[in-house]
Amino acid sequence: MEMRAEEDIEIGEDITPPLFPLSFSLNDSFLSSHCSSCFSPLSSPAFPSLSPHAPLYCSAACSAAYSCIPSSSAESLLPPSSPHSSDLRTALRFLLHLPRPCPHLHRFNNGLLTNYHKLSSSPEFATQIRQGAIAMAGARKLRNRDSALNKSDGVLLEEAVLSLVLTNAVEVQDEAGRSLGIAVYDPNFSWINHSCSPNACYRFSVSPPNATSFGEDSSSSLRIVPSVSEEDSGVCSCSGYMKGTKGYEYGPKIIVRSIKRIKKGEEVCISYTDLLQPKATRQSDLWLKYQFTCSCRRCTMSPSTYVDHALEEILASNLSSSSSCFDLDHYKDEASKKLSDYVDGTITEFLSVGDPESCCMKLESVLSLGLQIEKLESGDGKSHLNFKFHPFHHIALNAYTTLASAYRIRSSDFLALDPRTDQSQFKAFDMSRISAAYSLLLAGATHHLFCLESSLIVSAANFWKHAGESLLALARNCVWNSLGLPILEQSTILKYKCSNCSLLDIYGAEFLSQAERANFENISSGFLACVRNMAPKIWRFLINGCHYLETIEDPFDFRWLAHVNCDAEQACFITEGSNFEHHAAWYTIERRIHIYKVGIHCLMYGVILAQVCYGQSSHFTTRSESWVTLCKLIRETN
Ligand SMILES: C[S@@+](CC[C@H](N)C(=O)[O-])C[C@H]1O[C@@H](n2cnc3c(N)ncnc32)[C@H](O)[C@@H]1O
Repeated sequence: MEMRAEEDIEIGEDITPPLFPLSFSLNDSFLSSHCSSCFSPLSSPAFPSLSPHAPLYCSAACSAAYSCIPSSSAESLLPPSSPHSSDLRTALRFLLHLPRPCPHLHRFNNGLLTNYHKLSSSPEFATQIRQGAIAMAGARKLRNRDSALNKSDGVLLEEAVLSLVLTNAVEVQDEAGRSLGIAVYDPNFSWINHSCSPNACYRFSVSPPNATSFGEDSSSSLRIVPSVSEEDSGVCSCSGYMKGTKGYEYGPKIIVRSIKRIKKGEEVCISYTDLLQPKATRQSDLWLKYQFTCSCRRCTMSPSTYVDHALEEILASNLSSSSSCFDLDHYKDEASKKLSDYVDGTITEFLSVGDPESCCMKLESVLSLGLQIEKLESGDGKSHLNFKFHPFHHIALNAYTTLASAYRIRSSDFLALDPRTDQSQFKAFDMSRISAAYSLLLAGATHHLFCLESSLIVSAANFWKHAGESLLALARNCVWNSLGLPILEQSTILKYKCSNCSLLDIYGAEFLSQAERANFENISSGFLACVRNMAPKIWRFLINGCHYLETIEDPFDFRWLAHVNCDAEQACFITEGSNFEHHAAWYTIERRIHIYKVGIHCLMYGVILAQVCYGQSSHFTTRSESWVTLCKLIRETN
């Protein structure tokens, strides 16, 4: 099955109304902090149920609506600490809607695909499904006070429903991107296939029953219709489905939205994986999770697209004239694995041990110097090849995200240690400066890729907003005031309006009109021309003393990459730490204003992209403090 557009759809339009789930469950780690019914964060006092380990609710309405589900689904009788427990809970709750279930092993009677045969052909999935099904069946028998479970009893129903959950469940994420739990929706969502260059995305809306939350548009209607795919032709007709199961009227709602123009009849696709990964990583991710090989346009392009090439590009140096392409590819694969393992290991260590200084040193060292691979020459000779990440490599992008956050933590640590001394304040400023530079590099690099692969809009929105917020925080830093520079009020800054692009004018009207949203390519090119013009006025200041960033000539205009020479880049990385130079001349009122201006541009642009992906009043806009303040000021100054 697949879903197709019922009419022409413009970019940035909701194409489904908010859809309630058929079944859902919080992950174990959020059971004590989020409402089990609607997934919103709990504020005290929460509404507990009677048993101490039972779910908590945010309101009497959620408690009343939902609290009988956990006991009637038998989930409290699952063996303690069952692996994949949110999958098992979701599967058990799903069964409540099917009083006399008769699973067709391929598809349930409500039309949802189980994928049972495909999943069971993988030994890992087969074991996971079998063990989970036995645990579910045991819990159901205990609830029915049935005799003890005989393992040879049929657990086919449980196996099928668990496979259905693994095939159709989506991760419900909060605004920080944390995965709160999972939910399964009806065919209007679940029949939407995956593409690595999708034309739609989705968002969640969490609120107690009968309340409308941010980002919901009650007027939106269902603008997609099911279509029988080649694979399913002859097996079923869609009209028989859809009437099937009715789900809950509460729980996290999902809304699908267009991120490209979609023509009537065109298939609507979303992404099941991280699109900022290269083809091989996406393919193995999809195979591991769903057992299918994607054959979308982006995956079947030969040679692979520029974006996919850049996301996995490794730069090599010390090449002897005798090195053949075959040789190089072989060593590149080895180097790529080693480099990626090193960065992944460092990020994992940082997340568990939390030493931001060591993390910055290790990541910057590997980004700057790369690593050497021993190369066997004919005869007995050996030589060394040096490999490092291209600045757009997907692991390098992960490293920038971690570096931006590690430097931000280092900045707060300096202030927490000794908030009053100038030395701490300057050190904290330096850390914020580098953090802002990494955020800007991440936004610029993602934008460069987004210009060629427009489905990367969701990542671009996120990174521009972060870059804007870190630059605005830097421009507000008290170090500028302590140097005797005039204090800048935000309202004064807005007077330095941009003469080159219309971002501020657009936001005088607060939100983009439909026509502006449809034409946002023009806004994008105006924005880019503008920040390209301003970047040289702040970039050298932001990166001063950070050896890796000093190799990045410009974070908005990457034409310089065409001449990158791997040997020259690694000129002088000092592993003892960065050596910041403090020239009073660096800290000028003009520089501060430029940082403000670039910050405002980035934040505004991030919000424009977010409006396309999430709608006008998404968490992106309503929950960004800088954004809310900025909107208020713009309204007042206009
Ligand atoms: C949530 S369902 C999507 C709807 C599904 N096509 C159906 O007929 O019900 C997910 C499953 O659809 C199939 N699927 C989705 N996108 C695909 C793609 N791009 N290529 C191949 N199979 C895909 C896979 O079997 C996957 O496990």
